[in-house]
Amino acid sequence: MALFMINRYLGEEEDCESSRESRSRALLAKLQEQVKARERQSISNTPDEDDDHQGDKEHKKRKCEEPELEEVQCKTKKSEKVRKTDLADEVASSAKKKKKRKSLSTENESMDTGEKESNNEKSIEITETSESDIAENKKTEEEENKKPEESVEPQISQEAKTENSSSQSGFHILGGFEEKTVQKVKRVLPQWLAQPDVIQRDITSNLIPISEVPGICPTLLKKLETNGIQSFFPVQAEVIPAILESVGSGLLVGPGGYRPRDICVSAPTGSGKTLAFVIPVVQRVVREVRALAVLPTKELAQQVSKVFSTYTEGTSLKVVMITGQKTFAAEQIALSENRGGVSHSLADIVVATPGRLVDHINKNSNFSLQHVRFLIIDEADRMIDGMHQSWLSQVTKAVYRSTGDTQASVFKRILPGPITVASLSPPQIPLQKLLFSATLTQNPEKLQLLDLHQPRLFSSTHTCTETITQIQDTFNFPQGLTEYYIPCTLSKKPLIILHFLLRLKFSPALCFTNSRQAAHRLYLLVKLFGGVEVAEFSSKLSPGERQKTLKDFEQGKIPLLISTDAAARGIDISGVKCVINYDAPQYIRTYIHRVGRTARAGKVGSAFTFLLEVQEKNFLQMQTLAELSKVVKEENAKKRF
Ligand SMILES: Nc1ncnc2c1ncn2[C@@H]1O[C@H](COP(=O)(O)OP(=O)(O)OP(=O)(O)O)[C@@H](O)[C@H]1O
Repeated sequence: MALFMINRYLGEEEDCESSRESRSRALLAKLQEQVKARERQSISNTPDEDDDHQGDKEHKKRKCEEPELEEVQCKTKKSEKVRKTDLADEVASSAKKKKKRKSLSTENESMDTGEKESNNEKSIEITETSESDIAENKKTEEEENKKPEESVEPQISQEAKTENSSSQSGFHILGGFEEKTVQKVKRVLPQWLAQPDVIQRDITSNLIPISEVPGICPTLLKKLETNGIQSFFPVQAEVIPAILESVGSGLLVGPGGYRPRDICVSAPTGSGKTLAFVIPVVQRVVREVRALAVLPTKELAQQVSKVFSTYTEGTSLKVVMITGQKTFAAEQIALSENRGGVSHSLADIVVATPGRLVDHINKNSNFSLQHVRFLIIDEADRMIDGMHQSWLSQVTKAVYRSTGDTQASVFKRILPGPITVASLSPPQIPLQKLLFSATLTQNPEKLQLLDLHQPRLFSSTHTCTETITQIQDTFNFPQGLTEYYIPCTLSKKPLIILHFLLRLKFSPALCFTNSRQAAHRLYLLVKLFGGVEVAEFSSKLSPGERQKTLKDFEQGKIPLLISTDAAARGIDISGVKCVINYDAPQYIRTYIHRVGRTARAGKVGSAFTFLLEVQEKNFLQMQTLAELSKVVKEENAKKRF
C-alpha cells in the first residue's frame, strides 16, 4: 500500500495545443492593430520629414518583422523615458540645490543653466512620444517651480532618485558633496623664538651702571669709562653676561661641560649691539684666531674693527681686518708669520667681509680658523640673504679642518653631532655663533640655514605669537625717532630738499635715493642750485673716497649727504639729525635701516619720506608701518605741502 500519493499537475500540458493557438491569434490581432495605427500615423506625417523619420520607417518595418524584438525595444524606450524624465528632475533638484548653496560660482551656474536647457530639449523630445507623459512632466515641473524651497526631506529623495537614475544609466557619480571640516595643522614656533629674553626698547630710562653688570674685568671697566661709557644700554646689560657665562668654564666647553648655546640678538638700530659682543670677546680671548666677526660691507667691518681696537688697546690682543682694503699679501702678513717653518697666528680677532674671508680660507695656507671660539655674524639677516655664496659652510669646514698635528689632537675638533659619551671626550673648543641685527628674521626656515645650536634669543620685539601663520617679522624703531611722510609731486622733491636745508635748517641730513644715478642727479642739482654744501655716497666711489666722505659728514663739514643704500645699514655717524627718504624704500627692512641712521644711542631724530600719490598706499600698507600710518595720516591731514 502506498503511503503517499503524488498527483501530477497536468493543467497546462493538457490544453497546451489550444492555448498556443489562442495566444498566437491574440498576438496576430495585436500586431495588426499596431500596423494599422502606424499606417495612420505615417499618413498624418508630412513628406519633408528628416532622415531620422526614414530611419524610423525602416525601424518600424523591422519591428513588424520582429514583433518580439519590438516588445523588447518598447521596453527599452520606456526605461529611457524614465531616465530622461529623471534627468529633468535632476536638473530641477540641482536648481534647488543651487539656491541653497550660495557659494556656487556664477560660471558654474551658467553651465548648470545650459545643462538644464539641454535637458529641457530632451524632455520635449519625449513629449513627442507620449502626450500623457508631457502632461505629467509639466505638472511635476510646475509643482517643483511652485515650491522651490521645499523641506530637506523631499530634496533628499530627489537626490536619491538622481543617484538611482544615474546608476540605472550606468554612470557613477564621483566625489562626495558633504562639506567636511579639514583639520588645520597648527605650526608652532620653536620655544627659543616664541619666548625670547626681552630687551627693553627705551634706552634712556633703562641704563644700567657698568659696575652693576657682573663678570666684566676691571681693565675693561676702566676702558669703558675712559671712552665715556658710564652705563650699559639694555641690550648690553642682557647679552654681555650671557656670553660671559657661556665661556665661564673656559674656552673648551660651555656650562655643565656641554656645548654652549648660540646667541641671537634682535634690537633696534643704534641700541649698542656692537659693544654687546666686543666686551665679552675681548675679555675671554687669548692669542690665536679666537673670534671671527663677519660683516656685509667694508665700511661696517671697518667700524666694528675700530671698536674692537679701542677695547683691546693696551692688551696683548691683536685685531686684524680682512676686507680687501689692503692687498692680499699685506693682509697675509698681518694674519700670520712663519717662525722656524711653523706658522703662528698674529691675530686674535679677525674682522672680515665674506668674500675676502673665503679667499683667505682657500688661498692662504697659514690662515687657520681651528681655534675660533666665537663666530660673530653682524647684520645677520643680510648675511643670511648672502648665504648663496656658501661662505658659512667654508668657514665651518675651516674651523673643523684636521691639522694632522698629534699634539693638538688632544683638543681635536670634530663636527658636532648627537651628544654621546665618546663625543664629550676629549674636550673640544665649541664654535659659538653670535648673531646681531636690527631686523633679525624670525623665520625658522631662514634661521635654519645658520645651523644654530640650541639658540637663545634676545629681542626687543616680543609679539606673543607662537603659531607660524600669525608670525610677521615685526621690528621696533628707536624710541627717539619721529617719522613723517610728505605727499608730493616728482617736480617738487628737489625744492622740498632745499627748503629743508636752507629754510628749516635740517642738518646734518642724510638723504637716500634708490639708485646711484638718482643720487648723482640729485647731487648735481643741489650743487647747481648752490647755497648748500653737498656730497654723494655710493659704491661708485673708491673705498678711500667713501671713508673720507663719511668722515667729513661726521665732522659737520657737509650738511647734506646724498646716498644710496650703501650707507643704510649699520653706519654709525653721530649727530645725524634727520634722514630723508628722497625715494621711498621698497622694503620695510630698508626703511628701518635707513631711518635708523638717526635717533641713535637714545638720542632724538626725525625721518621724512617723500611720497608720490601712487606710492602712498603701498608705503602705508607695509605691515609694520600700520601704526605709523594711522598717526601720520592724522598729522598730514592738517599740513599738506
Ligand atoms: N653704553 C653706551 N653708552 C653710550 N653710548 C653707547 C653705549 N653703547 C653704545 N653706544 C654708542 O651708540 C652708538 C650705536 O651703537 P652701535 O653702532 O653698536 O648700534 P647698533 O645697535 O649696532 O646699530 P645698527 O643696528 O644700526 O648697526 C655708537 O655710537 C656707540 O658708541
